[in-house]
Amino acid sequence: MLETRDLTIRFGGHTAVDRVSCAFHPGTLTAIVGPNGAGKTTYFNLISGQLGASSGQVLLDGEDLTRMAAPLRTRRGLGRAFQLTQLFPTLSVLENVRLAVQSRRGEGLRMLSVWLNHRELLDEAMAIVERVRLTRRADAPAASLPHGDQRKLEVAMLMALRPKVYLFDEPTAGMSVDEVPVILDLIRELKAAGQHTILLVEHKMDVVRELADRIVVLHNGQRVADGEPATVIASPVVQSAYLGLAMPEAA
Ligand SMILES: Nc1ncnc2c1ncn2[C@@H]1O[C@H](COP(=O)(O)OP(=O)(O)OP(=O)(O)O)[C@@H](O)[C@H]1O
Repeated sequence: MLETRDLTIRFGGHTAVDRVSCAFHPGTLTAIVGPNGAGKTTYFNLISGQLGASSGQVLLDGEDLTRMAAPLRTRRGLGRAFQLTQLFPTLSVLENVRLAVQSRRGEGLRMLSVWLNHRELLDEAMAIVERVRLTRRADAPAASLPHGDQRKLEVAMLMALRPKVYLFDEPTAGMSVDEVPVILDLIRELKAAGQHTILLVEHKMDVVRELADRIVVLHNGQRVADGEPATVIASPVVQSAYLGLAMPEAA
């Protein structure tokens, strides 16, 4: 179980995440929604360790990760989608995924282990590349991929780490309409597997409605609503103050 307790970060005088306490259970998908600037991405950054909390705690299965650096949190099972800047742009899709598999196995980037286990690592990487439907692009340099395929590669690398917790921050942003279903299918598959805790920041309310078991609404860094999707979406406070104004895609 992932838990945040009174998690808070202040930037100067501004409290971007304000005493957010939430528990997230394996097998569930929680959508984090709220207007622009509500603190959603900052909340993710605090969970994954990209930002250090001003106060409060992040716990995974009871272990306090609050003071742990991001790479260690990744090792503990907190999976944040890679950004393109973390990929090797000139290496192929397959090689990038292979390196993520290798880092999970704790073999680092040592050349000896690269050669010893090369075949096995490549096979696992290829299976993931196939799952994200990038087979035809397996040999293409990461930097050459169109935007939608880059997002798929980010998900592939995340899957290669086999995290307990998946943090998806607008995974379909900037994707064309025909590319969106692939990413959503992948998230659906992860959810159906039943053992992962999935958090999703998403502006598209139709996606949220379909995928989420629960919605947490942030506003001004605070958790202002939390519950089963139909109830949260229908609540007058969310309709008028948050979703209606801030989420033009809301149906
Ligand atoms: N490193 C930083 N330094 C100063 N202020 C920051 C920093 N990161 C975030 N903020 C501020 O914290 C607030 C929350 O930002 P955040 O990006 O988390 O919002 P969000 O809900 O993800 O918004 P969006 O939907 O637009 O992505 C904003 O007011 C933002 O300007």
